[in-house]
Amino acid sequence: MSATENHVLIRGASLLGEQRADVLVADGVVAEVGSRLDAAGARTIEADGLVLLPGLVDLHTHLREPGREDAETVRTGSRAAAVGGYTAVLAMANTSPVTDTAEAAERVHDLGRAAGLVDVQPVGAVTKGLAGAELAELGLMARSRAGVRVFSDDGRCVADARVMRRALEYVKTFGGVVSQHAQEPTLAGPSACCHEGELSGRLGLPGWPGVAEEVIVARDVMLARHTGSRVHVAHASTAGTVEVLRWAKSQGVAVTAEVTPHHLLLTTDLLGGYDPTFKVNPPLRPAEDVEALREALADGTIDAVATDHAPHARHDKEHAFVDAAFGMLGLETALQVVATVMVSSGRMGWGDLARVMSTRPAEIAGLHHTAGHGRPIAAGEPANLTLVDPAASVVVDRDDSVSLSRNNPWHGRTLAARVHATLLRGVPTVLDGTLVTTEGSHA
Ligand SMILES: NC(=O)N[C@@H](CC(=O)O)C(=O)O
Ligand SMILES: [Zn+2]
Ligand SMILES: [Zn+2]
Repeated sequence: MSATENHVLIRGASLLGEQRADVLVADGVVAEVGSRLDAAGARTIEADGLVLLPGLVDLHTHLREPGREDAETVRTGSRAAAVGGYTAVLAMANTSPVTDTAEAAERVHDLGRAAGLVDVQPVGAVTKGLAGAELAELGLMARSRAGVRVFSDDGRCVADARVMRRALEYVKTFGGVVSQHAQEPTLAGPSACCHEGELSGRLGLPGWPGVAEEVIVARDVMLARHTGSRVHVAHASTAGTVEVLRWAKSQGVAVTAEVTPHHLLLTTDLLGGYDPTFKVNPPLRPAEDVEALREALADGTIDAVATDHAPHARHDKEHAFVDAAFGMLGLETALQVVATVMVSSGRMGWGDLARVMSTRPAEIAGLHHTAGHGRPIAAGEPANLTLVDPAASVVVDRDDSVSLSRNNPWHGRTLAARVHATLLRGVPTVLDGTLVTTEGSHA
C-alpha cells in the first residue's frame, strides 16, 4: 500500500457554496483546507464549480430488514443513501421483528457496518412490538453496542399519554429523544388514506384531518415541557403543527421537528388520478400547508429534512388506492428536492441546506460528537463529505434507482442539482454520481 493510498484531494470546491478551497483528506480525516494544495499520489477529484457539504444525515429511513428484504435490505438501502449523498441514516424500528431489544438493535447496526457505505444507526421502538402499551428495553438499547439514542414507534403514534410521558422521563436519563409519528388514532377511521378536505370528499376516500397531527404535537410539547425531556416531531405536515412548534420553541421547550422532501413539494391534488404512488402517511396536504412548511424550514422552526424513505414491493403498492401500502422512496432524491424547492428559489443557501440535512439531524440523533457527522469542514474533522453539482438538472427515472423498490413519486420530474461524490470517513462511496463498490469497481 503506498503512503498516499488513503489520500484524496478535492480540488477547487466551494465550501458550503462560499469560499473556494482545496480539501485534502488523509486516513479518514480532513488533513488540510487551503489553496493550491499538492498531494502527489493522492486520488484527485476535480471539483471546480461543485459545492462541498458535510455528509448528509437522515433521521428517518425505513430499511425493511429484517422481515421485508424483498422491498429493501440494509445493504440496498445503504446504497440508495450513499447515492443520495448520505453518510449516516437512522433505521426505523418498524421491521419484522420490531427493533425493540438490544440484540435487535445490534443486528441492524452490524448489518450497516458490514454493508460499509453509510453509518446505519438503529432507532429503537418506544413500546414492545409497537403495540403502544408496554415500554420496550429503552435503557438496554441505549447501553448496547448500537448506542441507541432515538426511539420511535413510527408507523404508529404513541397515542397513550401516560406511556408517552414515561418514555420521555426514561430517555431523559441518558440524553435520548422520542421521535413521534403524530396522529391521534381516534380522529381518523382505520381506513383513512388521504388528507381530509374538499378533494377527499370528491374522490370518496376516507381522510385524516390535519388536526389529528396537531393535537398530538400540542400534547407532546406539553409533556416535554413537564418532563424536561426531548421530543422530536417526525414528518411534520401541517401549518397548524408549525404554529404549535413556533410557540413551543419560543417557550424554550426541547422540541425539534423534521419535514420530508415530499411534504415540501407535493400536494394533495396529485391524488386525483388515484395513483397509489402518492399514498403516504401523513398524507400529502394542500398548498397552504406546503408553504407553511417551507417557511418554517427556512426560519429554523423546523430543524431538519428527513426522507421517510419507505420502500414497498410492487405487489404491496399496486392495489386500489384504499388498499395500497403507505410510503414513497426518498433517499436518492432528497437533496435534489430541497435544492429545487429551497435553494434554486433563493429561500435558502447551501449553508442552510447543510444545516437542515446534516448538522441539525446529526445533533438531534447524537451523532455529532461521537460519530463525527454534521461537522464543519475543517482540519482534524472526520471526512464525511458530500460533493454536489449545483448546476445539474436531472429528469428522475425510477429505473435508475439502486433501491430494491420502485415506488418513486419523482419519476418523470426534473429536479435541480446532483450528488457528484460521497465520502465516508475519507473513503469514496460514490464518485461521478456512481456507486463505488467495496471491490473498487463501479456498480
Ligand atoms: N410514511 C409511510 O407512509 N410509511 C412508513 C411508516 C411511517 O413513516 O409512518 C412505512 O413504514 O412504510
Ligand atoms: Zn410515520
Ligand atoms: Zn416513517
